[in-house]
Amino acid sequence: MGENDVFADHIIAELIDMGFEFAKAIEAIEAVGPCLDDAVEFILNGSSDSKMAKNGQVSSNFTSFTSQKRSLGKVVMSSHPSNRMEQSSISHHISSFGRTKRSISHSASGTSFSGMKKLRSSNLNHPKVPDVCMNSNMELASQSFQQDVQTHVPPIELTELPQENGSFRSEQISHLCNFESEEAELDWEDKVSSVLQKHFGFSSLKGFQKEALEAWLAHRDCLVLAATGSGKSLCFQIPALLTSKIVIVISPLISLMHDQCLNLAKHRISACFLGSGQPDRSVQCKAMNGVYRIVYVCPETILRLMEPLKRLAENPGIALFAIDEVHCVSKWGHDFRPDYGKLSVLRENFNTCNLKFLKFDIPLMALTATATIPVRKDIFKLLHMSKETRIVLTSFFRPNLRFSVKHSRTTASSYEKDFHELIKTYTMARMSGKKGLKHLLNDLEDDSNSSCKASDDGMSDENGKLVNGIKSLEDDHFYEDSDDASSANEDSIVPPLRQNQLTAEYLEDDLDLPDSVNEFDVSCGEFLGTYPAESSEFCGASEVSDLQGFVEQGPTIIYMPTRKETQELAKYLCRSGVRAAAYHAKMPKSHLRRVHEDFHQNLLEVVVATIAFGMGIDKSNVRRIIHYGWPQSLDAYYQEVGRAGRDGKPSDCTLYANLSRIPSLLPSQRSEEQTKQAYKMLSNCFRYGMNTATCRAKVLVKYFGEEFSYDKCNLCDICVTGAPEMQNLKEEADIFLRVLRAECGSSSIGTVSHDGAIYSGSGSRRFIEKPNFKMVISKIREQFHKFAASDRLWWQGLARILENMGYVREGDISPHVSIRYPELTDLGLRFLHLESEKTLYAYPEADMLLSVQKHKPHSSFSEWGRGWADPEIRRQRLQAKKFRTRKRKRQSRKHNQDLNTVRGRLAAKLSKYKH
Ligand SMILES: Nc1ncnc2c1ncn2[C@@H]1O[C@H](COP(=O)(O)OP(=O)(O)OP(=O)(O)O)[C@@H](O)[C@H]1O
Ligand SMILES: [Mg+2]
Repeated sequence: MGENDVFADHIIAELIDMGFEFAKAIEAIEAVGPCLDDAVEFILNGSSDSKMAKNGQVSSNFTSFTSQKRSLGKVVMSSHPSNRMEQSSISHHISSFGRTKRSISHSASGTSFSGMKKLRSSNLNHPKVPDVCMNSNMELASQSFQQDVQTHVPPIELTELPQENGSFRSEQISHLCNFESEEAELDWEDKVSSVLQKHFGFSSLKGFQKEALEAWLAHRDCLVLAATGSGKSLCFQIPALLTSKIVIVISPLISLMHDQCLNLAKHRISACFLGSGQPDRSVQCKAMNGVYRIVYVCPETILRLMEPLKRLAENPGIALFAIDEVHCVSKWGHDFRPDYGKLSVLRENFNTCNLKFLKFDIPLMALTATATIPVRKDIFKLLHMSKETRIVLTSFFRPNLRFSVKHSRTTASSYEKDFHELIKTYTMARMSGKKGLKHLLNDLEDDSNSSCKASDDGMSDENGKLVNGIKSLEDDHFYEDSDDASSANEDSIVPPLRQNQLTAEYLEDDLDLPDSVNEFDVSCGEFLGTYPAESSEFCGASEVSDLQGFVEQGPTIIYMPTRKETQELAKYLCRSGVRAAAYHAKMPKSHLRRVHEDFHQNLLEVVVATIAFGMGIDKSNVRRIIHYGWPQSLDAYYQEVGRAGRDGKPSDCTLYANLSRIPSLLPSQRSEEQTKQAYKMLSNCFRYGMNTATCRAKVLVKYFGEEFSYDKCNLCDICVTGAPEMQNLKEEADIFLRVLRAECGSSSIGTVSHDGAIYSGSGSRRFIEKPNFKMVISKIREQFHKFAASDRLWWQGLARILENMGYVREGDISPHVSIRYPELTDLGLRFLHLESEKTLYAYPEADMLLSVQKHKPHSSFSEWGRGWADPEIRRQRLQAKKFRTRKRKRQSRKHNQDLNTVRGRLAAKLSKYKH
């Protein structure tokens, strides 16, 4: 069979899949050749007796599109009559869809559901599976939460479904979905299996995906809380393939929508995205007429599309509203987007009361990997989710991620030390020659085989057919960073680096704040199920994995706090021979699209980004996530590290942070309440970095309310190197608490006001100087000779330990990352009074260890350090330093010059003799 025949067969299959008759498909292919678009157009325009026309199903809106190129015509296969009719149940829709298809096409051959079918028949006589599946480890939805959300029956289910191959609770499904007959049910099961195999190449759904689908089948709202990379997208993508209805996905970032559309294109699923700004009306119009199976919309846009969406809900129907990255709804989340807060309009508008033609409220499916309990409460409240909302919850634990924290000044001066290994990894891989490259090519082939099944069966279009903003990428070029690029790659076996634009124009030192969806200049794009082949240019070799322990070669994302730093580091890496590019919201849009695409196609080794690059991005082989500087929250951190190891292979997540500095909040517009929350989040992050004794994965999942079911992850730096030795800190704790008591007494004395003063509790408003942390340490140094030169960093760690034990607390009403105004608690007082309390063993925190490493655990930044606070001393020291540096340079220049002359060489020889 020739290549063309295979291709034609696939086009025919695609046409049948779209609902066209076999004979029509053949006729069209014979007439226009194996081109899907032309064939669709031929059937729709060139033939008077098309299935659609015969059934009288052409909506007036749709007719206007039939002449437009690339209309998939999916809408025409809707079984709805054109006049108003009641929306059928989803299961009816699926079963009729399945039957139509089977009669004209091959029958679905899903094998993974055979076990499920067996289970179904055995389950039929069993009592109904309880609706509430609460795992003891998962009591994260506190009692109050349950009461808040679910005052009526049935209660919220908290379900942990870690098993991959579990079966559906079929009897429940049949009950929920009112399947007409066993046959209809089989249709549904077959259909899921077939769709999964055909479009994604997966053999089975994950447990939580099945749970989410069950909820959708039962027309119930659903909140899916599952780890990053677990496959949440499939929960809302499958419904689009099971019915002829459309799935609307609300997504916060255009880069994310773009990423998802590209992935869907790989899987031959038509999709489009509609951003804010001035969208391309033709894509929007087509989307609102049901041309794409999945429509991604940013929250701003959906608010103005209410009326078209209502029409879409009527015909061909909306299967589901999916709200991805739903933590953006909550102002307690790390990525709050005000427009997400207005999405309650979905529940308010798309229900049976409002839209008479609906038989069921259109289900909402809200999904996130990073929602703490307060955030979940907010999601329910703000989206007006139904009281019968089902919660599908999986563990947040990512067992293949290896977390570690390293101390670094995180400035340009530390690049060499910190990125030396990374640079070696990539450059040595390239040096190691073609063997390594070949190895990687094989890896890439495997990767594209598994993820892009289309290429297996000849359906992939090598040239790609991405349109609008996507194809125009071809016209954009990276800027060559002149000297650096060429010199770095002279000897390299790979083509010259394409470097990021590094002009002064973009070197402002500002931040990317998560309040914009417009980091791409395209406002919308359509993806008709084709995708360009991945490049094999990614240079590197898996042999290099030896250098790094077990972590394989693969791309890296480095997160930097500021835009300027992303460019500095990208430039440094490029100079060192690494294929790196910077990514932040203020870079030229063409550059951003290019970086995004090149990263996906393995043309880039490292992307140095701000938070603008991250959320939801799905690239399977990212092997390293490096945070260079404190993240602003553990939520953001977990979201960003979630880009690593999505193929399940071990991957490194390293946080480089200056452990001797208390991190500060990056500037942003925040209300007072939000500032408090932001400090709290930053403080949690700081504590994560300071922790030296508890498994890092455990800390992280606990943060999201999950009881870690394992003792430890056995991968993180703490699990591998072990906790430091415990120390008896009784003496120091005693001193600290005593000085504190002497300074202001216990908390019963009074309260700290905004201005930092303490007013006595007697009501006399007696002013007492507020004892701040620094003051306490000075007193200790003054009063206890032994601690005269003690290090503030060390005491800072101790204060945190005492705070964790409940002996001190923050006495200021303003929030702080580290305790600033320590206040003695009753527990602390009791500790002081208890003579019998002979020991206080604790693990020293990271800052305490750092201070010990510097050999001045009790020596402070001391007198020398204190000198820096004095501007005059600082000026003198800087001047002296400058002088020393200049002198060194002069000497070395002189020395070099000398050796270039006869006189110089003689002088050098003479000086040797002299010595
Ligand atoms: N049933 C499945 N079997 C095998 N792989 C799957 C399955 N479902 C999804 N995947 C794969 O998991 C990867 C991650 O999926 P997805 O992007 O949906 O994750 P996510 O949960 O949305 O993560 P994030 O929270 O980071 O957005 C995808 O590459 C997808 O191909
Ligand atoms: Mg996702």
